[in-house]
Amino acid sequence: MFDIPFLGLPPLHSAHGTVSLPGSKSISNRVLLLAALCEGAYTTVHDVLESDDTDAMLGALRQLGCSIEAVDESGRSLRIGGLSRQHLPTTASLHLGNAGTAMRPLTAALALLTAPGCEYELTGVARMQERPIGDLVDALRQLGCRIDYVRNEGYPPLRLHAADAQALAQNTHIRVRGNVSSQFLTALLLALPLAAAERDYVIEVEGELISRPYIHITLSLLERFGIHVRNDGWQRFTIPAGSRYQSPGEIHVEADASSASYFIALGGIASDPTQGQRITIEGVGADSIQGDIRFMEAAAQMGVHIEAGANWISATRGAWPLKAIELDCNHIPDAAMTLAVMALYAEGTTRLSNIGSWRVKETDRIDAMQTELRKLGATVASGPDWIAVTPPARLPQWQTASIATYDDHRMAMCFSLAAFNPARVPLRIEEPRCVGKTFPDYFETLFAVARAHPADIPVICIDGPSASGKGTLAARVAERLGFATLDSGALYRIAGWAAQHHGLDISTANATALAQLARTLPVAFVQDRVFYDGEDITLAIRSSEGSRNASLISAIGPVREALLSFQRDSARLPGLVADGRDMGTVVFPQAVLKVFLTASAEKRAERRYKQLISQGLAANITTLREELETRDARDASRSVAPLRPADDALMLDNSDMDIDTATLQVLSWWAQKHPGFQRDNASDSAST
Ligand SMILES: O=C(O)C1=C[C@@H](OP(=O)(O)O)[C@@H](O)[C@H](O)C1
Ligand SMILES: C=C(OP(=O)(O)O)C(=O)O
Repeated sequence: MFDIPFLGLPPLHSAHGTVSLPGSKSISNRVLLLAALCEGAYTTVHDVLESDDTDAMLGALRQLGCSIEAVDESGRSLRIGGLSRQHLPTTASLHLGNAGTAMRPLTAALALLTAPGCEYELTGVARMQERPIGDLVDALRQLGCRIDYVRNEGYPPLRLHAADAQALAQNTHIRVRGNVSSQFLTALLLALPLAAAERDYVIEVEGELISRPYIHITLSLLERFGIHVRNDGWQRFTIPAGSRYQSPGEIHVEADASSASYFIALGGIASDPTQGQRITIEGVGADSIQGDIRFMEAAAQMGVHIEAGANWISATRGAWPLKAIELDCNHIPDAAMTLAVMALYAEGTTRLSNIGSWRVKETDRIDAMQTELRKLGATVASGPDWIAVTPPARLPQWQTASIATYDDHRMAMCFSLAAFNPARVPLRIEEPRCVGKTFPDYFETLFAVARAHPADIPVICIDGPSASGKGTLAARVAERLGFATLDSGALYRIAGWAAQHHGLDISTANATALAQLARTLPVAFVQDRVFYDGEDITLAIRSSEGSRNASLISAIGPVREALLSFQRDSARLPGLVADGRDMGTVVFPQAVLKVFLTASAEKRAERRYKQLISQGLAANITTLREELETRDARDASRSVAPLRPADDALMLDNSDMDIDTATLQVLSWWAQKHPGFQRDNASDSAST
């Protein structure tokens, strides 16, 4: 997950490959709760989503005394023990983040489960406290449930007390409004089987029922747990007397159909079938119980070529540009946001209607979408429950933009699709961590299938002498930008170690054999460890001998040539920070930012000394300083790729600078290379 202030997206040009998507949020949270409501039984849930929303549900269930165990190391199969009514805690304060699928169903279930003398408080993030829940509370009060608003009437936080048992036995017919959120009806349907042992309960929907396919998910899953609800025209639902939760034993969660929408759109925008390209999505398909699967129809209407099997979908470009559409999106409220961004690639105006619920979700999505699409140069109009999007008329009208995400995962995910814009302007997605709500590895998944022209992948080079701190600085800068790192020095150390390992003398006489060895290094980088043919050589290559061998082998031209393509291939989305001695001069001469990092020999010897000691290796500071000076002289005077700053490198002497200051300096130089964004990195960096 990219937990950074912003993520830069360079222009992307194509996408193809296969993605396997995480589990459905709507199914995961329903199934977790249903499993918890199966008193005295265990349910194993496979492929459960791991995200902020499911963490909210799991955290609450644990607080209520539910036993939850990972079945294997993947962590995606959980064994849930049903809650025991007798052993619920007397009090609990449940923090449910911004998960509607936790807040609403748990409110209803606990309103019925709270025993006399017990009290539970349910709350969430600031935005959750602005998301309405009054219609659900009103419906539960009709049953005799006792619920207080802690702060504002109609909104969480809520305080729940034991229901009036007599009223609950008598008031078996209730009404709920369906036009603000279908989650209120879902919550009642999931909770009422707890009361329906002896009598029918009837829920009547008042007015329009929005987001109806989500009720279909609820009813399908209730069936799996032994509850057969009678559905009369989606207006009246009867939970029959004698209903009792029964665990199915095991249950699988499908991949998330709303998450699939980004990759269906991606195929339609960026996979060229004439080049044999397509995006294939695994884990969800035509047989899905999720309503958002019908996004396929909307995307096809816009011209995306889609094929689907029971459990897979594939998408490629069909019509291009896409076709503008007018669509009532009430049935696909979440995936409809993806259509609004696809509209940027359509000819004409796309109008999405009947999406009033957007205004009470993670943010006011109609306003947010309008503001951010306009930043890119689109013409956008909107009303209480609709939005109309017309793309920039001509290439020069596309604007580079820093997209605010309003702590809304879907804003971050759907706007990433704008990086394929024909004007090839880069974008920035602010606070990309918000995708954690339902798809923590969204950007990693996108980058695994999206391609940029190599010249568009941003590279920052940090060159400098031994022990100048370039590795640490590169790692810090990379962490802040979400970039990959290339420690080119390590490659020479590995090659030097390999030469010794294979009994090859490190001299020009062996240049051909050494280059051949360097070309086929069986090396693997696993977190911060280095493995050679399965052997952990992390410490060995960092020893003084390792440094000496690295310096010797790096002076051999054919070895440098052999390692060149390995280094260039390390450039990957969303960018790379490469440190070494010739990153800016030889390997990435086109890099956007080149930094030449120096520090006095004294300071460097001191740092190397501390590093070795902390790794438990023997060291002598005077010898280290002499070695560094000898190495500097050899590196600077060697005939191939001598150590020197690139002509366009910025000099940074960090002798008397701490790592935070050096990092901020590099980030601020980076920001200066990207004018046009409304926020700058330096202030972002300083603020966190
Ligand atoms: O029941 C569910 O799982 C959901 C219902 C929908 O909400 P509304 O019914 O509020 O539209 C949807 O937007 C949400 O992401 C998940
Ligand atoms: C509206 C959404 O979430 P929630 O389940 O919190 O309502 C969503 O995921 O788009």
